Amino acid sequence: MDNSLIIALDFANGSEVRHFLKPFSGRQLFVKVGMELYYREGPSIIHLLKESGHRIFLDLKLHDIPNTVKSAMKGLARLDCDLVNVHAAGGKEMMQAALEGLEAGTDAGRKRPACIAVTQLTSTSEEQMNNEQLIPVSLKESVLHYASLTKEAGLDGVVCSAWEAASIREKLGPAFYTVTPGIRMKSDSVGDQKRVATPEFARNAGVTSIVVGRSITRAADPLKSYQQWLESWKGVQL
Ligand SMILES: O=C(O)c1cc(=O)[nH]c(=O)n1[C@@H]1O[C@H](COP(=O)(O)O)[C@@H](O)[C@H]1O
Repeated sequence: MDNSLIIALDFANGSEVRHFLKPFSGRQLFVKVGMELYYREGPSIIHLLKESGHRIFLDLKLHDIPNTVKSAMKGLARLDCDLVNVHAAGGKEMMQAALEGLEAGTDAGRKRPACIAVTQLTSTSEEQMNNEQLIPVSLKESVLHYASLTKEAGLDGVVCSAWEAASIREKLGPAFYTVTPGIRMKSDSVGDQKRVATPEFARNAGVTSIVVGRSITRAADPLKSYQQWLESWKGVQL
């Protein structure tokens, strides 16, 4: 998990994924399968990626009543992914139920997938949070609150922006994962993200792993782009 660069495979279907992965043949990546791809392809896309030896973050951001989340996680555990997630806004009881489901669905002798919770989406600004969610505190306070709740529930870490990662690390310790999307090179377009940071900033903030989507998946040469991203993220020439 530590220092991973997770590629968000935000593609419409499996054949787009296969096309994207062709130049990466022989490399073992850490990839993220989100709603767009999973809702279209279902478990078969996970099997395909596992066959190639990739590590998988199944990003379905579960958020429902505890009983439903528990049952859903029990089913997802059978896919044997490395990492899954929920929304911390679902509450502590829901997060505990997610873990119970994961444990119940994991075969004896196997390690359950790590489970993290989304605090505030990186596409949310403080102004939106104050005015739309009616949360009258600073964005950092809200993220720290959700991170503490997540740790109390026994989960392994959070999804947050790189801007909050150092405070979370300081408060909850280095073993608690901070997985940060919204990462951009200075020249990249920000798109719908609000709390963006460069890979260098993320590294200096001590984040556990970064998630990078369009900057790599939409690049003219994705393999070259991935290598450049790895160098910036690791801070070394590879
Ligand atoms: O849980 C996530 O992965 C996630 C949480 C969050 O707060 N922000 C966020 O962007 N993501 C995901 O991270 C990826 C970011 O993609 P790019 O903006 O293209 O780099 C997308 O797949 C999002 O679904």
